[in-house]
Formats: sequence, structure tokens, C-alpha cells
Amino acid sequence: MPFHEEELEAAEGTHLRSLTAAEAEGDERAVEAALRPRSLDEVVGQSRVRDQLGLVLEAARQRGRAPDHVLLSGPPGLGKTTLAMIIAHEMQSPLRLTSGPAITHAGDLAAILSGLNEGEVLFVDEIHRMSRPAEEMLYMAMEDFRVDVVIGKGPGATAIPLEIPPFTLVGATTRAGLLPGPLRDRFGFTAHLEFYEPADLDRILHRSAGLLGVDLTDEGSAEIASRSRGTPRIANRLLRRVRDYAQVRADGVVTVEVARSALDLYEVDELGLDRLDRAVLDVLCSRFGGGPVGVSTLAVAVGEERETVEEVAEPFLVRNGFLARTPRGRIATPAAWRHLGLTAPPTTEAGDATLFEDVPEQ
Ligand SMILES: Nc1ncnc2c1ncn2[C@@H]1O[C@H](COP(=O)(O)OP(=O)(O)OP(=O)(O)O)[C@@H](O)[C@H]1O
Ligand SMILES: [Mg+2]
Repeated sequence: MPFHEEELEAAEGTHLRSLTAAEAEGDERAVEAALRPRSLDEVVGQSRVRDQLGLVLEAARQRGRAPDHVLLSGPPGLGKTTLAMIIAHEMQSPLRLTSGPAITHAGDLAAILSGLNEGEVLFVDEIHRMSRPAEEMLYMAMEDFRVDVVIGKGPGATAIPLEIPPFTLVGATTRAGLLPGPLRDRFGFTAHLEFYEPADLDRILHRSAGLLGVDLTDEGSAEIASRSRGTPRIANRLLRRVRDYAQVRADGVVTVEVARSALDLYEVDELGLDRLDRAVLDVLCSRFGGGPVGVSTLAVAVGEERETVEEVAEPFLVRNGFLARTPRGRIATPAAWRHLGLTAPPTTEAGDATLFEDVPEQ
């Protein structure tokens, strides 16, 4: 697999930010490129998506046509970009890459679309962040393979129709709910990526270890998998940090003891909670009796910005049933108390199921 040592080296200098952030940061992308599966066969897990997508692509191949437009949705780090690249690879078509935020004017999109060749795959990452006029142009391009280029302004403006060769749009979004209906409806196939089971993460880790030349035992791999929050990107990142530890403090082999010591050192606990996650739960339980408490108060108490608590810590805590967002504030669930090794006071409202409704955040 072609990748450059020096890129890998550069990408290793990323120790300071949170190890459990699901988003990739600039220099992590080089390592990721090296670890990406290249074909559908190499994709681990997501079996439903893989089967469905395989069928869509095979049918298109048999008909000699560009496949239907594909929307990939799901949380960061689960394989959307990877699948987009695989679609192009499987169709033996070139891939053009762009992203919603990069398309600020309809004209930007018109330029991209008119430059496409027949059968090409156009990947629009973060498609929910495209501007409205560009979105409207995209509707027509997806449906009729045509765009109207408007020349001039005001009453004298004229729209000149421009034919576009048939292409496949692959859109990726972490926020499918933000996509306008008409755009969503124009995708022939939507793949929703799910968090991975530990067994799948385990296979991903073994594969990555092979590519990176890391000596990883089965137990070591299982230990990393269980702390990876269901996310391949995090699993691969933890593997690299554990590898550092194995190299410097042990004999290079990633055993279960090495994995445990390394991840304890990096403050990623058995369930994948990091320092901030635990601080939030700890403050909530120890200082506010389990809540309810407003998110701003919680943020001040852990010494973080409100946005960080809301966007970085809470989604994982809520998804895993440690914290609930209620109309009156945040509440620690019984699982949170248990995880911290604390006993919930008998009066805690955490036992009150009516508080667990999905409500607007406050
Ligand atoms: N099914 C999989 N099998 C093996 N590795 C995977 C799989 N899915 C993702 N990965 C690995 O996880 C990393 C992140 O995947 P990718 O960049 O495709 O995520 P993404 O969904 O596009 O994330 P983002 O929303 O941040 O753009 C890649 O390096 C890839 O190697
Ligand atoms: Mg991506």
C-alpha cells in the first residue's frame, strides 16, 4: 500500500488534542489515507450498507451506466470519505473532491459540474453546508444533468442551459437532518453508517496494525477496541498512541497490559470516556447531586466553554446513556453513578423516566 514515511511522521505529532475526538485533524489525514480500505471487500463491518451499495454498483456496471446518486450519512470517523473513494474505485472512475463550505456561489458549482467527464464521481463532503443557490443548481444537475447558467443581472438576465454528462454525485453529511427534503429526495440511495461493534473494531485494528507494522496481540486489540467509542478513526488513533507506549516503555509488543497502561496514561477509560467526559459526570454527580443543572453551570464547573461541553462531551455521554438532557437541565443517569463508582442518592431524579424526553436543549 503506497504511503510516505515522512507524511506518517508528520502525522504523529498530534498528541495534544483529545484522543477521543471523532473528527480528524489536518495532519491525521495522511495516516488515514494509508489505512483506508480501497475496495468494498476490504471494508470491515457495516455489512448492510456494504451489501446494498455493492448491489447498486454492480447493477450500474451491468447496465454500463453511472450509478444513482449516493448519500452517505453518519457521525464523524465512521467511513463516509472512505466509501466515497471506494465507489469511484469500484466504478473505475476518477473522483472529484469538493465540499459544501468550498461552494459559496452557484458559479463555483457550475464550474465544477461543467468540467465533469461522463461517469465521473463527484464527492461533496459536508453537503449540508452548501449555499442555498448552489443547492438549487444541484437539484437540476442531479435530476436532468443540466444547469442553467445565468448571464447578466436584473430584467436583462438570461439563463443559458448547459448540458452535463451523466455523473454520480456522492454526498456526505454528519447532519442528514439539515438537508432540505428536495435535495435528500434526489439521491437514489442513502447509506446511514452506524457505530461499529467491538468485534468489527477489533478486525480494523488488526488490519491497521498489519499496515503500520505494529505487533498487536488479540487481547491488546480487544482492549483498544472496547475503548474506541464505536469509531474506526478513534481506534486507529488509540492504536498509534499505544504503539508509542509499547515502543518506549515495553518491548514493542501491544499486549493487553501495555494497552491498558497506555490508555490509562492517556486518560481514556474502559468505556472510552476521556478526562472531560468524566469531569462532566463527576461534577454533575458530586457537586450537583446528579442534577438537573444547566449546561452553562456545568461548563463553568469543569472549566470549559459551554460549546465544548455540548458538542464534544455530551453527544457521547447521551448516546451511551450516562447523561440526559431535560427541560430543566442535565441529569446523571444511574449508569453514570455506577461508572463513577458512586451511589446515587435515593431522591435523585435520574430514576424519573418522564424526565428523559427528547427536548430542545437549554
Ligand atoms: N469500515 C472500515 N473499515 C476499516 N477502516 C475504516 C472503516 N471505516 C473507516 N475506517 C478508517 O477510519 C478512518 C476514518 O474514516 P473516514 O475518513 O472515511 O471517516 P468519515 O466518515 O469521512 O469522517 P468525517 O465525518 O470526519 O469526514 C479512515 O482512516 C479509515 O481507515
Ligand atoms: Mg470524511
